[in-house]
Amino acid sequence: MDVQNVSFSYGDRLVLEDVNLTVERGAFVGLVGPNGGGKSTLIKLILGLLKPDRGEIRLFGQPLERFRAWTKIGYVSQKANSFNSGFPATVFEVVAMGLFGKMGLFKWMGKREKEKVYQTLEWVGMAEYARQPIGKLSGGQQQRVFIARALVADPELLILDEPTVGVDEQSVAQFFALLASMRRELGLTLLLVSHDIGAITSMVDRVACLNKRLHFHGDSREFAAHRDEILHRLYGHEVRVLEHNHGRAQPTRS
Ligand SMILES: Nc1ncnc2c1ncn2[C@@H]1O[C@H](COP(=O)(O)OP(=O)(O)OP(=O)(O)O)[C@@H](O)[C@H]1O
Repeated sequence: MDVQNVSFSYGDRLVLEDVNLTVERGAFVGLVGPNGGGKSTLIKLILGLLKPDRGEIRLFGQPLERFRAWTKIGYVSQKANSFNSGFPATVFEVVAMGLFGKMGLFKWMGKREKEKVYQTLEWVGMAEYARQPIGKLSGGQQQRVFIARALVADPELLILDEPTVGVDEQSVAQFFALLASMRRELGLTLLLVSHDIGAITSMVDRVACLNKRLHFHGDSREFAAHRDEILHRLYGHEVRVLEHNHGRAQPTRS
């Protein structure tokens, strides 16, 4: 995936300015930045939901306008784990929705597709919940189901927008373990948007810091070595990174 010299405004409000970001196949890239820094906007541009004012985006080598292989991309949105308890779909149905792109909306599901749904649920440790209503699960469990939905069509690139917001700490730790095994066993390319800078540096191999412009993009070890200076540039004030006992960290104003 390649973002080249991309700028974007909502009306006359410039949100992204001359952004360049390359994600190599098999990489795990963490995209961090302050609220309103343009992370979700960049993801929407990559998914073709918005059109850049300037610059070009290429997916799997193809310009976005000509790209059609959307099943190669899995996406878990920010609000994925906030279904209310009355939402009328089972875990199985939610994951099956992830196959519609491949099957066409009106085809009946065959045995193969059903097996694929169960296999993917097993993969994320949620098979035993298949018949339960999605709204009855905890935030962490719902998040696993939405990852299964994104994975069921065998994507090559998985984009996760703030996937740990509203999820309890234990589930966050399990979630990062799941990401690591997905990457190892499925060979996925991962782009993870997160505020959790401590987790980012320990999990990903590249870090991209966005606040309208891309203030840093490089190796996570290089990021860790210059973290305070980069975060100062990114947030425009002193940032204290709180280390939790499980090694994750959050930026706060000091
Ligand atoms: N549809 C929209 N119309 C107008 N302005 C928007 C729209 N969506 C976002 N913005 C503004 O664009 C800026 C960037 O928003 P964006 O959601 O991309 O940032 P973000 O880095 O993802 O923030 P957060 O971490 O809070 O999700 C913000 O100032 C936001 O208020």
